[in-house]
Parts: sequence; structure tokens; C-alpha cells
Amino acid sequence: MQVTLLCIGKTGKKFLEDGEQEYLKRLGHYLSFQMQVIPDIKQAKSLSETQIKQKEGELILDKIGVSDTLILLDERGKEFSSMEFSQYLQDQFNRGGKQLYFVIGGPYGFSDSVYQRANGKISLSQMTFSHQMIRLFFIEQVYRAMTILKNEPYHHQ
Ligand SMILES: C[S@@+](CC[C@H](N)C(=O)[O-])C[C@H]1O[C@@H](n2cnc3c(N)ncnc32)[C@H](O)[C@@H]1O
Repeated sequence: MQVTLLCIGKTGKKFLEDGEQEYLKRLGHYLSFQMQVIPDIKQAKSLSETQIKQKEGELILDKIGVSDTLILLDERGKEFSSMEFSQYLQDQFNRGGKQLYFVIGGPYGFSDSVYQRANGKISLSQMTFSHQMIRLFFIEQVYRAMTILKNEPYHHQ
């Protein structure tokens, strides 16, 4: 199964990019995982928050095929412990689809059309993180989950 993390706009901060690269490299040993960045549109035009969310939503949905699974990262989503999240990922793998997308919204979150298409919503906490920081936290959690599934010591060190 191909797992893709879709994000809006470049990370732009070296300390976060370095962390992303480190954990993407580690994850590559366990999983076919990629991060795809959808260009940030807000600098290009003067649009309202709702219009920005709608445009970003169209760009997100353009990437998702009818049989793909789309899971949103959303502070109002379901919360897991890291152990529970590893089982959640395993369950997704067991379903046997080809493409599993996790999506991080832009600075204003998701449009209604993205919420309507989504197959699920997961939260990393009830706190709100920046759309750039959450990438690193999520990639680390996927890496952690894979080491849990492989009975490796990372989670227990
Ligand atoms: C700055 S937040 C957007 C907040 C927006 N006001 C909302 O209500 O969704 C940008 C993106 O980061 C992600 N995000 C931020 N905090 C999160 C959390 N605690 N759990 C999961 N995703 C989170 C979500 O994908 C969100 O769309």
C-alpha cells in the first residue's frame, strides 16, 4: 500500500524540514510513504478564508481517486495513543486498498467538500498546531507506529 501525506504549502523552516527529512528517511525502511506538497495559493490572489479553503479543497480532491482512502488530520478527529494508532494503521493496511492519503489542511483548515469526501478524521491532540509543525509530528508518529508493529525498541526506549 502506498501511503501519502498531503500538505498545503512548503514547510519553509529549515529546523522542521530537517526533522521531516530525517523521519521520512527512517520510514522508508518500513513503508512506501511519501509527502506531497500542494502549492500554497494564498499569496497569489487576495481571496477570503472560505475561498482559500475551497481552492485548496479542490486541489486536495483532484489527487484522490474514487477507491482511495482519505483520512484528515483534524483537531476534532479521533484521538489515539501511539499503540492504538499503530493498530489503526495495521487495520488500514489489512483493508488492502492501493492508496491511503492522510491530509493536513492549510492555515484555515478544510473546506466542507473535503470533510464530506473524507473516510475519517484523526487528531494528534485537542490543541491546534501550525500546518507546518504538524507534518513533522505526524511523520514521527507513523514511524513510531511502524516500529511498534515490528516490535522494535524505539517506542519503549
Ligand atoms: C492551523 S490548523 C487549522 C485550524 C483551523 N482553524 C481548523 O479549525 O481546522 C492547520 C491544519 O493543521 C492540522 N492540525 C492542527 N492541529 C492538529 C491536531 N491537534 N490534530 C490533528 N491535526 C491538526 C489540521 O490538518 C489543520 O487543518
